[in-house]
Amino acid sequence: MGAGKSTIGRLLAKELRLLFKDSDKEIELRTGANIPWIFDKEGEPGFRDREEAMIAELCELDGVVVATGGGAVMREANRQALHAGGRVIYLHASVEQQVGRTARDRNRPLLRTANPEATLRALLESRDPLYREIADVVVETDERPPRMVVLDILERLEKLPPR
Ligand SMILES: Nc1ncnc2c1ncn2[C@@H]1O[C@H](COP(=O)(O)OP(=O)(O)OP(=O)(O)O)[C@@H](O)[C@H]1O
Ligand SMILES: O=C(O)C1=C[C@@H](O)[C@@H](O)[C@H](O)C1
Ligand SMILES: [Mg+2]
Repeated sequence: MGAGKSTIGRLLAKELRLLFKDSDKEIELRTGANIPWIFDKEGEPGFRDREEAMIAELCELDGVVVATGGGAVMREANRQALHAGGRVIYLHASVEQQVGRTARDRNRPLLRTANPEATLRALLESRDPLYREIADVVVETDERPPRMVVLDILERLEKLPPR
């Protein structure tokens, strides 16, 4: 959360002249409900089922940059769909930066805890190895504006061997 998937995904798609799809946003459009509401009504498992179905659908598209939600990597089906469907970019951010970037946003139900920093730290610990497992490129986002992160991604993508 707050690593910049939605922000950087959109900029990257523009640079590559590709379509951009954000799985969180697509779920909201499809259901007509926002993510906190879905968490309230269906619990996290309900949201995760919707997310898995959405990611499978988005990974079928050609010529698209997909931004996932931060927890998508926890499901094996999502890891497989993302890895098989295209290049995977892991945007890394330190917990300190994540705290700053998510502080003013009320749209992340998992951060409605007494100590969001501890929550982010625990989530990063469990997710980081999984992100690294499927990533073709790992990009640092700390202390770098989104445009610089995008340039880095473009350079790194060019250097990857063809699939
Ligand atoms: N490299 C960056 N430097 C500074 N601020 C950034 C950077 N990337 C994103 N931000 C800011 O951090 C906030 C969170 O970014 P964003 O919503 O893109 O994260 P996300 O990874 O999509 O989060 P989530 O997992 O919750 O969907 C936004 O206000 C965005 O403008
Ligand atoms: O990190 C997470 O688990 C989440 C991140 C957001 O993108 C949303 O998908 C939702 O708030 C859950
Ligand atoms: Mg996002």
